[in-house]
Amino acid sequence: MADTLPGISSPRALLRLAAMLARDPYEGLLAAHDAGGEASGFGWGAFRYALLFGPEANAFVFAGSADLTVREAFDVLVPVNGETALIVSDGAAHRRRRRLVQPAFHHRRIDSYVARMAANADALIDTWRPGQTVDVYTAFRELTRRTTVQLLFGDRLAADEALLSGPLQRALDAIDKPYTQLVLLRALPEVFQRRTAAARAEVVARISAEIAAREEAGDLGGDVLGTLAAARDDHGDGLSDTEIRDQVMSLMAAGYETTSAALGWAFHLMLTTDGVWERARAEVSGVPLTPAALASFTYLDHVVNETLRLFPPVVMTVRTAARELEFRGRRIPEGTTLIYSPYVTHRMASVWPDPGVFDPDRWDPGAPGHVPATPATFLPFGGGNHRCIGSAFATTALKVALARLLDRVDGVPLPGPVVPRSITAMRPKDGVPVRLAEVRPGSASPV
Ligand code: HEM
Repeated sequence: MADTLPGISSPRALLRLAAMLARDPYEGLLAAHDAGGEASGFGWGAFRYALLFGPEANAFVFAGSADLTVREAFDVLVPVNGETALIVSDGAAHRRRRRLVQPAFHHRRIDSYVARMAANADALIDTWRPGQTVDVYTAFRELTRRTTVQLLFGDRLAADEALLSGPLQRALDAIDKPYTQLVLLRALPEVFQRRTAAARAEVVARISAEIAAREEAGDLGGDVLGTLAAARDDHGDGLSDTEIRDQVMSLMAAGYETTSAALGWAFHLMLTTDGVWERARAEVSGVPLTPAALASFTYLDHVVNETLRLFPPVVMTVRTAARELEFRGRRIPEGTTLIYSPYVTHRMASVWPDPGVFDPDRWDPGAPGHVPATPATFLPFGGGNHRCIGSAFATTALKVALARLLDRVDGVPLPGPVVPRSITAMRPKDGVPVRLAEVRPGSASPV
């Protein structure tokens, strides 16, 4: 029988790794890769972990959908996302739900969001004045939350600012914690879950009321909520009420912190890397924002890809081995929690030359030394059967927001480091404060 993965076996070394991951998860993961290579293991029994890093490991995870499950691995998300959310569903139930949710993210539908996304960004920029200091990340985070809810679930829910900044944010914050902390909190049901359950219950009640109001009006609506409510499988069966509510909760949980995090990093990197802001601005300046125009902004595409490479909001993610597996001739026992990491892959020098450098030109197929990305080398949206269902929505939202900022604003970053926090949505810890040098009038809404 093959040996298990080589790894850390002494309790002291294990404690050192745990402390390092708790102190600085990003450096901790990179150090775990330096120390253990592309496949290592640690822990015992029910707490056995495998760290799988790099393209070969990613391809192994993405191909193994039947043998790698999410329900147990993501148990910590259930109090907010619900039992039937895609990210905690396996097997046939996952396939069925995913087929029913997929049409809601069809590219034609996403194209129809561009004008609203741009108008919302313009309305925010309209409130800014030259000379003012603005934390662009935080301002756009709130805007992204409202816009996401508006486009996916309608104006009525989006207008309820008390719901968005109150119970919805409390529910989302409850799962925005280090994985180890979530596992510990999940073991304390009374303490952790009462507050979270109350917050989720409030949001779910509002979603139910929204669906009931639409049913009474005889129009389910053309947004994602309406599409989910109207969806039918080959047998004519739709999503149950519980399934609809869980999808709504989990789309909000998965969607807006990740997207606004990427926006914050992109804005910061563009302003602080010589020449990038000017080149991107030259591309978008004065061009009316249509879906076709967005698709033609290739330099902006490179900026977005490079941002998602260097700062992938989902730093690492997990699966459970549903049976004994073998990787590179080593045994992975059934029940092992597998950890794979977009962040580590994106910063491996063997995969990406000068991995720490923000260089949008590395995405230009005509550039010398261009290394084409593959699903196993560039994975900000994961891969395999659980690949992000909202990736096109997210990249469209990012490009629209950046295009409006480029067209209308010039800023000078305030001095001081911009450091990350969180591994489920890695974002600038203290925001991205800038002093606005110029705020130009928007074409639709002059300042
Ligand atoms: C830049 C923004 C985003 C990033 C970096 C991101 C990243 C990811 C990643 C890495 C996964 C896979 C997790 C895993 O396999 O364990 C995922 C799954 C998912 N994402 Fe996103 N996401 C983003 C935006 C969105 C948006 C806007 C939505 C919806 C509005 C969304 C909805 C989902 C859902 C529902 C899943 C689970 C899919 C399934 O299990 O079948 N995400 N996302």
